[in-house]
Amino acid sequence: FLSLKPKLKLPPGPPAAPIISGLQWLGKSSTEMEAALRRLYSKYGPIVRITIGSRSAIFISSRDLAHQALVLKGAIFADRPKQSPVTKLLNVSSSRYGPTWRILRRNLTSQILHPSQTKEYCDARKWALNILFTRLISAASTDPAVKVVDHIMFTLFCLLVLMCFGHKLEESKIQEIEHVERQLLLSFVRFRILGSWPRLTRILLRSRWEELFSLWKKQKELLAPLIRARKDAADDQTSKLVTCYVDTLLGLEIQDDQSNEKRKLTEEEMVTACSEFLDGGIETTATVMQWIMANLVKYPNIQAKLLDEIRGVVGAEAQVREEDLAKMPYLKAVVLEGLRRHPPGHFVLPHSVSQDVELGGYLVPKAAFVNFAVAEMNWDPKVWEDPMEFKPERFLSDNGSGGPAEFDITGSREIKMLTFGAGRRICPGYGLAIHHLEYFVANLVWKFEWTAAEGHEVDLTEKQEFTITMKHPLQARISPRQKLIPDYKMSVPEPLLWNP
Ligand code: HEM
Repeated sequence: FLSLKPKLKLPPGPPAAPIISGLQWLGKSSTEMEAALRRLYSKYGPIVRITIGSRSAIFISSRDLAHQALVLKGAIFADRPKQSPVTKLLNVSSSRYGPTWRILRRNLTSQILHPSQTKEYCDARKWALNILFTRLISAASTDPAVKVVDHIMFTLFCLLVLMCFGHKLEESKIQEIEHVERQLLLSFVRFRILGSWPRLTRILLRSRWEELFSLWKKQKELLAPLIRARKDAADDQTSKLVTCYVDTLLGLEIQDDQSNEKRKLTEEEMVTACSEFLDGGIETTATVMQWIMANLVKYPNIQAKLLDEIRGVVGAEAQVREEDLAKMPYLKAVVLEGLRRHPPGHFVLPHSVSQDVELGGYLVPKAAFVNFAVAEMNWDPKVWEDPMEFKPERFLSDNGSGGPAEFDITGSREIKMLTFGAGRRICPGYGLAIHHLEYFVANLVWKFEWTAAEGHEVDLTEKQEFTITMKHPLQARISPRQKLIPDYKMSVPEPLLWNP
C-alpha cells in the first residue's frame, strides 16, 4: 500500500493552517460542522478533506463510497483514532480495531445484546412501561402540555440500569445516575477539546478539566458500588440471577497492553463500559422515540392507521405484548421511517484507517480520521422520494398496501441509510433499539390519543445536543383511550385513574 502514495492524491479540500484550523473545527458543534461540510461537498464532491490539528480528517457523503469503505474495505476502515492518554477509556466504541475491541464487542453481542438474552428482559420492559404510563398520567394531571421526552428518557434509564446492574433501583438513585451521565454527554463538545489538546487546555481551560474530573469521580461513586453489589450477589451460589451486563464484564479477560498477559477488567474500566452501555442505549433511543411521537402528533392520519393496525392484532388486551409486534408491519415502517428521517447522530463515531488505502480514486492515508455523513445518505433523493417527508409507507411493499418491504438496516449489500453505521463497527445495539422503539411506541399509541397541546404545535426544527434532538421538545396532550388497569406493582406512585 505504500506504493499508493506517489500515484494517488489526497481528497480535495480547503487549504488550512494546522493549529488555527484545528481549533476552528474542534470548537464547532456537529450542526455547524455539517453546514460547513455541505458547502465543501458541493464544491469538491462526495469525499473531502479538512485539516484538524496535524491530522487529515476525511468526510464521505456518498452511499456508494461509504459502502466501499465500511463494508468492502471494512477491515481497514474499522479502526478508531488513537485516544488521548489523558481521557483514554476502555470500552467498545473507542477501542482500536484489535483483540481488546473484539473481546469487548463479542461479549456484548453474544450475551446481553443477543436476541435470546433480550427476551429475558420482557418483564423488565413491562415494568418500565408502567413507570412511563404512571409518569405521563401524573404529569398530565398537573399540566395538559406534557413534555414527553423527559419521561421517555427516565423510563429508558430505569430499564437499561436494570439490564446493566441487575437491580431495580430506587427512583432517586436512577435520577442521580441519569443526572451525571447526561451531564457528561451534554458537555461532550466542550470536553472534546480537552482530549485533543491536553497540555494546552490544562493551562487554558483548567476549570473545565476540574469539572470533567469531578463528573468522573461522581460517576465512579455511583456506579462502582452497584458493580460490587452484583459481584457479591454472583458469588453467592444460592442466588439465581438473570444475567446482566456487569455479570458478563466480571468474567471477562483481556490482554494487558503493557505486560501482554491476560487480566480481568479493573473496577474503573467496568465503570466506563457500563457508562457506555447506558449512554449508547438511552439517549439515542429516547431521541428517536420523541421524533416518532412528534410525527404521530403532527400527522394524525399516520397515528390513526397505526392504531387500526394495533387494534387488529391486540383486540381487547390492555397492553401490546412483545409477541404482537412481529404482526405489525406498519409499526415497523413507522419506526424505520423515524430512524431514517431523524437519525440521532448526523455522523457515525470517528473511524480511522489502519493503512494507506484508496477510496474514490483518492488516497486515504494511514491513521487519517474518517467520518460519514449519515443525514446526507438518509435523505438522498436518489433513493428516497420526497426525502424530508415522514412517509412510513415507503417501508411497505406495493407502495403501502402490502406487508413489510424487505429492508436491510445493516447496509451489507447496499447502504440506503446509515443511522446505525455499517460493517464491522455497526451499532451492536440496533436490534435492541428497534425492539424498544416498537414496543414503547405501540403501547403509547394504544394507551393514549396523542394531540398537540394548545399553543404547542409540533415544530420539527432540529437542535444539536449530544444527539440531534427537537429544538422545541414535543409537548403533547395525551388522552387515555381505555380505562387504565395498573397490572404491575411499582416503586413509583400508583397511576392516577383518569376518566377517559
Ligand atoms: C436508536 C438507537 C441507536 C442508534 C441510532 C445508534 C447508533 C450508533 C452509531 C451510528 C454507532 C457508530 C457506528 C460507527 O462508528 O460506524 C453506534 C455504535 C455503538 N452503539 Fe449504538 N445506537 C443506538 C442504540 C444503541 C444501543 C441500544 C446500544 C447498547 C445498549 C448501543 C451501543 C453501541 C456501542 C457499544 C457502539 C460501539 C460499537 C463499536 O465501536 O464497535 N447503541 N451506535
